[in-house]
Amino acid sequence: MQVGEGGLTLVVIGVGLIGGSFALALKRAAKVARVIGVGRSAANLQRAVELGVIDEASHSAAEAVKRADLVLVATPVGQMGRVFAEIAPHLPAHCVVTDGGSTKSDVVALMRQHLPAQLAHCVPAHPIAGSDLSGAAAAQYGLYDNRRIVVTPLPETSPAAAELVRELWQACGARVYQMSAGEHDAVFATVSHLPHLLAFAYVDAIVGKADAERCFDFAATGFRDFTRIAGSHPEMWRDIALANRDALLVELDTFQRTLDALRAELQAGDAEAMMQRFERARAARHSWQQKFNRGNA
Ligand SMILES: NC(=O)c1ccc[n+]([C@@H]2O[C@H](COP(=O)([O-])OP(=O)(O)OC[C@H]3O[C@@H](n4cnc5c(N)ncnc54)[C@H](O)[C@@H]3O)[C@@H](O)[C@H]2O)c1
Ligand SMILES: O=C(O)C(=O)CC1(C(=O)O)C=CC(O)C=C1
Repeated sequence: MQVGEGGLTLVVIGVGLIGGSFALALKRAAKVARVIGVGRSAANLQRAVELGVIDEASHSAAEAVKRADLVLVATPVGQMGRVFAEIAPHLPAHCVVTDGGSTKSDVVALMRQHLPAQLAHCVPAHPIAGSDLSGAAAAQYGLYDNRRIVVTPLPETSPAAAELVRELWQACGARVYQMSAGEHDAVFATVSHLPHLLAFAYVDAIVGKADAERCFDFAATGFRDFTRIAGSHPEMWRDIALANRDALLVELDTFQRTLDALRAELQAGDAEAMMQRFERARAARHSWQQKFNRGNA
């Protein structure tokens, strides 16, 4: 790939936790010569410059990408269509376009719709790392250390574009895995999107109770651990849920059946069935934690 004189210019559209942490990690690894940040909040971009997350702020994605070797779109997924449409006419011929969105079938479809001439340079991706924090101030150097990245390249994606994105994520300390967009969306509906929906719904159900304030007053560590992710960005999660609606509806139905079965066991006082269920869940959780610690600690 032909890179601009003096090193790679990265344009990050959406300078928040994900885009900002990518920029910081690549700066640390000396993989980028210049980072231009594009956003919709002037205060957030200003903060990003002050923190050294980006070297330059721009309010025009169209203008900024004219100088890009690589563009990372890290806005909520509901914004990606309009971003791709805006940058499409202005991308240099060699420029690689990737994203950090939590859903992939929708992003692939949007790339096909808005970037048909650049598909060889499109590399859809999803870093499996994050938190309930958002904005440029939440960006951190080590967010991707030893974490997984899932890439879902298109049949048209060139090996050189895929390799550049793989190499840059590896330079961030991450391990890169490949899946189809459909496989990706099914897996993350189960282990990421459903738990977020449940956490939001559970806290919202308490809000609707007459004694909500008293309940919140006495909530402690169990509540904190179960509901941390209900503190996540509402727009981001609305967009993810809508983008992955079909897979999420399947997950909700599966979960509903388990909840119904547990409710019936509770009502019947079926201690044995409940014990078996809790033991099965605890064993699965322990084994996952051990694997996660080995692979990601
Ligand atoms: N937070 C996580 O844990 C996590 C993990 C993996 C992937 N993701 C994905 O990464 C993306 C970004 O998430 P984040 O956590 O960094 O969010 P964030 O809120 O920290 O950052 C997103 C930024 O995009 C900006 N933005 C929104 N619309 C824009 C537009 N049209 N043009 C330019 N900028 C715009 C916002 O102002 C914000 O600064 C999302 O697609 C999300 O699904 C998030
Ligand atoms: O740690 C968190 O708060 C997260 O929600 C991170 C998390 C996840 O579900 O694990 C959230 C969304 C992603 O796309 C990837 C990672």
